[in-house]
Amino acid sequence: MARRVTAAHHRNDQETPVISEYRQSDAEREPDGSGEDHAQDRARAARELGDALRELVQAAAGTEVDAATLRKTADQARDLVGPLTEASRTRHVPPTLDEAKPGRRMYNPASGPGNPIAPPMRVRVADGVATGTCTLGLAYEGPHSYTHGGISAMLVDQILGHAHAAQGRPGMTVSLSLRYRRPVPLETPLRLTAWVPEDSITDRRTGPKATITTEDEPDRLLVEASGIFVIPTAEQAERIFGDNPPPRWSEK
Ligand SMILES: CCCCCCCC(=O)SCCNC(=O)CCNC(=O)[C@H](O)C(C)(C)COP(=O)(O)OP(=O)(O)OC[C@H]1O[C@@H](n2cnc3c(N)ncnc32)[C@H](O)[C@@H]1OP(=O)(O)O
Repeated sequence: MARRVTAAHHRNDQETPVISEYRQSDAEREPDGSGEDHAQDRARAARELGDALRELVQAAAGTEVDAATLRKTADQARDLVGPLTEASRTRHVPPTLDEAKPGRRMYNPASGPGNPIAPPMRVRVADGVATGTCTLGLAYEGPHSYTHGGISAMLVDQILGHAHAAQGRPGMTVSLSLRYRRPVPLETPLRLTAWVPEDSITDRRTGPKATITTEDEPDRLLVEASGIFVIPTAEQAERIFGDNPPPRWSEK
């Protein structure tokens, strides 16, 4: 019998105490501090759309309806595209929502609440330790009822990146290694933890480590990972990103 999956499984909307990425920025506040200006409202709307599309994606990955219903829904989904593309950006232009708030990545595929393919993982950083929480639905399935290994790798890459960034400046992954010890269950609250060993830090490079466990059994390791993150030089950033490299990497 088909399993019914509800949206509640996939919305990671539990409140977490320290999430620096999506707090309202000065740039989004009204001069009088009321904070209900256009950019803030648009950010909230982007999150609402992300949530709604996540619900749709999860329903699509779990549905057992007949072909006629699938086709009708496909037509309806196509109709949704037009209005969104009336104003859109190219790959070389950052989202205006991110520009309104430095450090925000609204459409990050691992943690961006506006991106329907993101679980999204909620990230907190405290004392150099990055902690990510999320619950993955059927859209992330690899082996039956467990998470696809590539999804674990994406989430680990992101959380390692936060641990690296906590040392000073964000970097880029140059190496990523995972040991899949046990399968990562779907529809189960997960915890990712990442930190940077002192002896792995140089001027431009760190070698952070990470684990994935369930929230309920934080001592039972499902995945162990390590990475190497490098802060690109200004020249490398220019080569990669062109005339307008991200400010964090443009310092000569
Ligand atoms: C908070 C936000 C979190 C975000 C997390 C998500 C991060 C990502 O997904 S990034 C996307 C994936 N990564 C990429 O696309 C990067 C592609 N790689 C590159 O463009 C280049 O490798 C680049 C520019 C980063 C570095 O240039 P490259 O010429 O390779 O390195 P180079 O400048 O010579 O070396 C830098 C340091 O790293 C070391 N290093 C480079 N590669 C490796 C490696 N594979 N293993 C070990 N050390 C390495 C070098 O030895 C050197 O160390 P040191 O400074 O101590 O001598």
